Amino acid sequence: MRPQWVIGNWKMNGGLAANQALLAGVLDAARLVGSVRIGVSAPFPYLLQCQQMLGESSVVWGAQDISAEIGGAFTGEVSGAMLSDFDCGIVIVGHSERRIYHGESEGRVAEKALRAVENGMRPVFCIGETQAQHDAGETEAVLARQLSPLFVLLNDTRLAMVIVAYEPVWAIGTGKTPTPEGAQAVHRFIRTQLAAHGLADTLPVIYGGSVKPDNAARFFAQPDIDGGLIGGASLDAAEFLAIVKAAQR
Ligand SMILES: O=C[C@H](O)COP(=O)(O)O
Repeated sequence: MRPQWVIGNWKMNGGLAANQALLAGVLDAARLVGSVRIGVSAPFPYLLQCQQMLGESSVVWGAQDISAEIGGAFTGEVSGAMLSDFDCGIVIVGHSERRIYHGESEGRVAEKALRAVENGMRPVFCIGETQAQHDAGETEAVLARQLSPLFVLLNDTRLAMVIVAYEPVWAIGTGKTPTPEGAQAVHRFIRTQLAAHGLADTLPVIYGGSVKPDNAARFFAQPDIDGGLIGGASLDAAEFLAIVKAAQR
């Protein structure tokens, strides 16, 4: 059976004092629910705090973006080697908020995933369709297109490091979600895409988009959903703990 993952994406939220309390809650969750793999994706300035507070625990931490470049004159960028200096184990790439607000192309997102793997991190590779694409019945075509550069750039050994996060754009921060069965069908489709690389049964494929304590268990009960990428609810220690508990198998 594949392990369940619960990864908090703090987005551009937090502060040193607030994080202290939140990370203490994450540590409690890890102590209480040892079977679930817990991750925290924090803003860059707080990676040192994550390293200091989570370093002795089973929790993995990381950033929400990584440069596709290796180093040099790229103002504002943060390289994979820099993230490695803070022992990051994961990094989100291709979140729809990066794709939409920062114009990240499908190819660029795959390059970022490659940089993550080259630096020993697991890329949390986000894919998902917009509301319009969903309504037009284009979900599978969109997901296949978003995944395809990954299959070109990463060989099968490197692909095995990836965590795929299916996040329908229309479900992010909206309170709207697909039905658990609908999400399951999409995850099943994603696994068919992974099959050519021998990874259909092993790669974690997690769901994100308005996962809350009251709906998490229904998503996590689906056979092809291996946990969640949690936005808003990861900012509340009690809600995050409840979601981690829901992921227990
Ligand atoms: O990365 C997390 C997702 O964007 C989900 O965010 P949300 O749980 O606030 O809807």
